[in-house]
Amino acid sequence: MRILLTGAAGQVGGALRPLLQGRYEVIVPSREQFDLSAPEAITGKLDEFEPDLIVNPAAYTSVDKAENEAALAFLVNGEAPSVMAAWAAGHGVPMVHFSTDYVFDGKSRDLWREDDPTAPLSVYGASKLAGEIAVRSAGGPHLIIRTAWVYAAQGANFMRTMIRIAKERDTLRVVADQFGAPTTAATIASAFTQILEQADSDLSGSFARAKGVLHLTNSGSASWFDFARAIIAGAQSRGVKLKATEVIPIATSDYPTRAARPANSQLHLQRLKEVYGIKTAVWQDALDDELDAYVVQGQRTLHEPL
Ligand SMILES: NC(=O)C1=CN([C@@H]2O[C@H](COP(=O)(O)OP(=O)(O)OC[C@H]3O[C@@H](n4cnc5c(N)ncnc54)[C@H](OP(=O)(O)O)[C@@H]3O)[C@@H](O)[C@H]2O)C=CC1
Ligand SMILES: Cc1cn([C@H]2C[C@H](O)[C@@H](COP(=O)(O)OP(=O)(O)O[C@H]3O[C@@H](C)C(=O)[C@@H](O)[C@H]3O)O2)c(=O)[nH]c1=O
Ligand SMILES: [Mg+2]
Repeated sequence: MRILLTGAAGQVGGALRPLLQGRYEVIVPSREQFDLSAPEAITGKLDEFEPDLIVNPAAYTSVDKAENEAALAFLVNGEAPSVMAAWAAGHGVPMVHFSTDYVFDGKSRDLWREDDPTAPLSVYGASKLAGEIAVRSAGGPHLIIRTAWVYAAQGANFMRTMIRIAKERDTLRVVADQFGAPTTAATIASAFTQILEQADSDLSGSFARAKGVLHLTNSGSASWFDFARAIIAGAQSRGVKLKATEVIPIATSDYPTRAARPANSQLHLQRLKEVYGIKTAVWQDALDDELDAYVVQGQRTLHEPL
């Protein structure tokens, strides 16, 4: 099987790449070779690559910046997936597309299920919803994987932001009234690889059993404040030198941002368990693994010859 993997320089793409490469033929075009902000070139590229499966974690992911760059966010997150999905459907090629908890408004206290009504609060969320709708309505075999609060030892993410700020400043103030599930890119990559292996050669059948949409996060729940506190404690206990050792809980209204975020974006994981038999690690355990990787990576960088 030949897989086209987009966004391989990102968190999820970067975690998927080595796992997929061990098992399949993987095409990983650079951003220049496969630019999602120029969707008109996509069809020709797909004709050239001739993938048997498209896996699309590439996205415009700057939530606040998107409020001022709506056209670009919709191009990358809505239009490009639409063109890919049309090609895929036309060729009977299955497509896996990644999406987000930010398609929900977060106003319910319950965990969000796959078929709950979407109502994004932000441009980013709306652009990701446009991508979901396009992939679904293209009519080919597809799986939309909604995840949330993704981080890794590398990349631009909340874990690394917290450690960086804690090295620079005396105090950290973090919102304690938005809830979700911090999720490592490694967890997503490992679960998705299991799904592919289980499907054997019948990806369409496998994706249909999930009705084309699947929630996939680490287990448990946290506020951003809970997550920040665990990051700081975990980093300190691993010997990372920090100036700020305490996290102060604040309200969303005390931390104004351009984009609004859901108050509760916890995703229900029942379908993942029932259809694929997968139970993900609780977020605290996944954080331990990622902090270990972060520290090892830091040591490697320190000892690298110039
Ligand atoms: N990060 C998060 O917290 C969450 C992410 N998601 C979704 O999961 C998926 C993976 O996210 P994640 O790995 O964290 O994202 P990243 O921001 O880490 O990576 C996104 C990737 O997309 C690439 N990309 C962006 N714009 C273009 C473009 N115009 N043409 C080609 N490639 C482009 C980036 O390239 P480059 O490296 O050159 O910038 C990067 O490789 C996305 O669909 C995202 O919406 C869902 C929930 C939470
Ligand atoms: C840096 C910082 C953020 N915050 C708040 C702002 C926000 O409400 C929350 C998270 O901040 P961030 O901007 O890092 O997170 P954000 O970019 O909103 O993260 C989202 O990214 C996209 C791509 C997704 O799909 C989502 O699932 C989610 O992971 O923490 C603080 O309270 N204090 C701080 O010092
Ligand atoms: Mg962000």
